[in-house]
Amino acid sequence: MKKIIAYNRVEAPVLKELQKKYDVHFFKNIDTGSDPEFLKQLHETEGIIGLELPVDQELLDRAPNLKIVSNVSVGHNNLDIRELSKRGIMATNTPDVLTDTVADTVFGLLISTARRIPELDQFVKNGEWITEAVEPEHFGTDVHHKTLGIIGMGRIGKAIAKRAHFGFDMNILYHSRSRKPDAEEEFSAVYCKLDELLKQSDFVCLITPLTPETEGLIGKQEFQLMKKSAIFINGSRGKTIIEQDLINALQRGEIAAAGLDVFENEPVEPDNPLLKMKNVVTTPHIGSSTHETELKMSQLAARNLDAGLSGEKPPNLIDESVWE
Ligand SMILES: NC(=O)C1=CN([C@@H]2O[C@H](COP(=O)(O)OP(=O)(O)OC[C@H]3O[C@@H](n4cnc5c(N)ncnc54)[C@H](OP(=O)(O)O)[C@@H]3O)[C@@H](O)[C@H]2O)C=CC1
Ligand SMILES: O=CC(=O)O
Repeated sequence: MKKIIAYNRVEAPVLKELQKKYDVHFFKNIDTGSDPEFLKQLHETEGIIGLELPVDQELLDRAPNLKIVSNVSVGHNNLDIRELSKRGIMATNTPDVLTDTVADTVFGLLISTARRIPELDQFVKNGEWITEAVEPEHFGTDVHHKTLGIIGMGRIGKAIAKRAHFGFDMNILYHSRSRKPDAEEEFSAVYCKLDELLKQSDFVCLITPLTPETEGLIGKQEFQLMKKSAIFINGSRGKTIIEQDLINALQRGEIAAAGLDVFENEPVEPDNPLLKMKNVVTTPHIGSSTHETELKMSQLAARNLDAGLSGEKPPNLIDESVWE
């Protein structure tokens, strides 16, 4: 039986299937640089399946038999793709199956932040709702018919645009590396340079991958370009923004509010100032975390792993050149 490592998250029914075919070693919440059992298994493993395992040169040096790393996520900033490909090791991810779920989460954050739903939920539950009509200090801001700027008009960006256009009559601006004629046609989305998008949008939604180019893409200067009434939503990765600059922008009133699913450090530190702000709505990196979608992601990741370990081309190879 081939040995594989399952890391952090593989849904139970999928793990059970994998156990019928492979000698599976499951690890969760360990220090992958020092855990002796992990390092022992790593030396013999042919495949890794899981969530957010940092795969770098050091780990690869300890995994001489590795053939494939199958991420249970679409983002693959945890993988050193160049180094994997250099060594002829395949890497795969799970696009598409999570797109609608992540778009729902991002849109949920957007509405929750604009209409202050978590804050007012606490207001009701704390017994503070004592006059029939709430005061203007508890009013929110409209979502419908406003301008939404999407940075990263990829699969998820387009699913967000679809919701905004058809559900909320929003005007869509977008910024990507390349123009997207399909989004322009279907959602009347308008391509913008980043600065222009930041200046014109009521809601700015960041949904790019984390890459060397997007790391710190949104910082002090970008927050200052946004409207004072702007609401910033981050569904991408914590490091695509400079988090301290977001804290400063919120503290100085340079933007109105933020909805965040991702943080510079995860889990976020309990003393992070963002957690004390009423105008910040947070979720714990749950973009794709529904029972249905997590299962589909695990199933797709298992298909990728199976293909890679049986000499077939995996359906979601990140760097196709490794196959040539
Ligand atoms: N919060 C969560 O739980 C989740 C977060 N995510 C995050 O969302 C990301 C996007 O996923 P998905 O939509 O499937 O990916 P796609 O590859 O389909 O889309 C990514 C988009 O980002 C754009 N982009 C890349 N680099 C830049 C750049 N330097 N400047 C501007 N735009 C850029 C791409 O532009 P172009 O097409 O022109 O190259 C593309 O439009 C994931 O990589 C992950 O980090 C995903 C799932 C869940
Ligand atoms: O953050 C989740 C992902 O799939 O990427």
